[in-house]
Amino acid sequence: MLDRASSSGKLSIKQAWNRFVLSGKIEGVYVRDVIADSWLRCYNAEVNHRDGYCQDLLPKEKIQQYIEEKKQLIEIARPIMRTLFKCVEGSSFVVVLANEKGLILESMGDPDILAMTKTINFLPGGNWLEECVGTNAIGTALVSDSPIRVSGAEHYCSKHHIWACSAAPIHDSFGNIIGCLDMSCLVGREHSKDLGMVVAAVRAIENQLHKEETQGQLFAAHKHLTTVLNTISEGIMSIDKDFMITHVNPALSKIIGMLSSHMIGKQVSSIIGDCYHIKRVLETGESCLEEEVTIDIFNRQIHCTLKASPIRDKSMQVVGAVITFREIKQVHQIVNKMAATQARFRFRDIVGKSDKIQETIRKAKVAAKSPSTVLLLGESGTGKEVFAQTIHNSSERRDAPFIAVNCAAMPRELIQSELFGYCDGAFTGAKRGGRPGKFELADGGTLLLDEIGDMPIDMQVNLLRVLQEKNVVRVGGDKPIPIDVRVIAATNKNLSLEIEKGIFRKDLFYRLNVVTINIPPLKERYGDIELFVEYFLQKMALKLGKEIPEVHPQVMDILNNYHWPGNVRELENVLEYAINMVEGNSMTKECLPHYLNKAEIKIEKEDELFTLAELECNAIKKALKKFDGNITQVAQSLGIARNTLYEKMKKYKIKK
Ligand SMILES: Nc1ncnc2c1ncn2[C@@H]1O[C@H](COP(=O)(O)OP(=O)(O)OP(=O)(O)O)[C@@H](O)[C@H]1O
Repeated sequence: MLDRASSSGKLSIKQAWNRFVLSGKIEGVYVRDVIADSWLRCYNAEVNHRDGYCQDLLPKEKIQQYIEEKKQLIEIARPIMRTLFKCVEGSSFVVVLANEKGLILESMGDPDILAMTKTINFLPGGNWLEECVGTNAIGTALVSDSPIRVSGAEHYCSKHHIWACSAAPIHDSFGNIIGCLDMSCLVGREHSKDLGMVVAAVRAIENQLHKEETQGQLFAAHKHLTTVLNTISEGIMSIDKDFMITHVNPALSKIIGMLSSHMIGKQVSSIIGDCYHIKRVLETGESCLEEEVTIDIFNRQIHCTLKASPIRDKSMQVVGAVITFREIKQVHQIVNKMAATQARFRFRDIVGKSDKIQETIRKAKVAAKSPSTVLLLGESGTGKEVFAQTIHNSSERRDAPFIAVNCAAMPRELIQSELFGYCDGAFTGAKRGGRPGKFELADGGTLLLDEIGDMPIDMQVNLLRVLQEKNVVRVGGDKPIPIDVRVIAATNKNLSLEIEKGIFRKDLFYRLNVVTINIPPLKERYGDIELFVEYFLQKMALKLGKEIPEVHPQVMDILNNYHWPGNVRELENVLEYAINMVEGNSMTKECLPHYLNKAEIKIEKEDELFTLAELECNAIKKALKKFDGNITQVAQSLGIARNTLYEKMKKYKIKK
């Protein structure tokens, strides 16, 4: 159907156009404001109204780049343009898609009209901005940002007066113009619904774009969330309102030991048993903040903390829950990190080159590779804890906790709860919810029971039970909690003697005494004192911000001849004292604590008379030191047989 109103206004518009291009003035009521504004823009831009037409047609290879930029828009628009064209097919119409810069990217139409579009470059590559081709549906729709019909003499350039065009801009979800859709025909063939059809097609394009964008965002959000869920170390499960499992992350599969595909779709109770906390969340909609639970799965107990939060729909109805599980082992690793119980030492950190310490290191290396219990024997300050840490750090348990407990330092009445933990309400003053003991905290790792010889005899039987049965029962509880802990016990006591005295249980001794490592006292480590002096002075100078001092030979003599009852710890303290006393850059014997200087007097007084026995004893000691405990060399240098040397060493109680 023809639009009679517009066709009857054509003459007037033509007259108005004629006058405008001559005078630049709008005359005549038939010129719509939007057209008048456009004419003025074109007039001011000196667009050629008589011969002007689209001249800058982009070559094919250049258009491709713009087509690529608008790939998504074109893909969405193409089927909609086709539908639009189907409605007018055979009526000499062309449907055109342009970008926001007026550049035509795609066109489809009846062959006769397509041939005509070629004469004015109304085809892909043509630029239909107002400043190039004057007032036209595409260019003017883009400037006015609204749908528009431009017909006949409303076009600024006379070459386009035979055309009737309808166009509408296309927007993204932020309201930015991203393109323009146009439907054109020759004047007289247009339809009153043309513009409405174009606008409807543009809405369809915009909706589809928005849908794809939302889908893209949803997909990205889903991917993001899945990545987070898959990498998180906590076990996470979601359930629907009927307690059916809908999602399980890999960490939970690992904790439970079951593939997620075996859990999804099942009732949560069939996997982890009845759980009061989960039921409560679905029933009341209240979150469960943190509860310790034990899950029984295939005769295996998994001890973990559980948190659960409701999932609500738009109307705030509870439609499911998200439940997170964290194994107590993991909780404790964090607790341990916070408590800074970290094993620092490694074999490379152990100072000492003497045969004795090297032999100890060799044994410790073997122990590190085995899972057995280790008993470390040695005087106070010899480095038992150092070796315990080193063994842990070189074992397969190095990434799990290292917990050290000093059995002598713990109040007798607390030992049980410290080691094995306690349940809620186990005794007055007990923490709400109970507390895990050191065995649980060390689960997966190593527990050093230092000063084991000082453990009260009545506690020893409980310890033995835990070591044998590999589970602990918290004080006030009755459920055994499985533990996987490697125990290293240490003592400076002679346990055989303690057994004889009835202070230490023989059975516990045998249980602990699987791999025994003796750590030699410092006075027997020939040649190590120099190394320790160098090591500690370097460490302390750094700590105190001082220069490393030169050590006077007299100082070394004193240190080498002292008997070091406090072993490495005592030497460390002596050196710390001495470095503080240093004035200038030399550590003289005056810097040493007074009691060491007194010991030195005994060595130095040459005019003092010694008994023959004392002289003999001193000579053996000196030779042992000189030859690093090598009996053959010592015997040779003293001119006695090896057997005689042994006898004399026994007599004077000299150790190698
Ligand atoms: N071989 C070593 N290399 C470096 N430092 C050491 C070595 N042996 C001991 N130490 C240091 O000596 C001090 C005492 O060591 P440690 O606490 O391990 O001794 P211990 O035998 O466990 O003592 P105690 O019996 O009193 O518990 C620590 O400061 C430690 O760092």
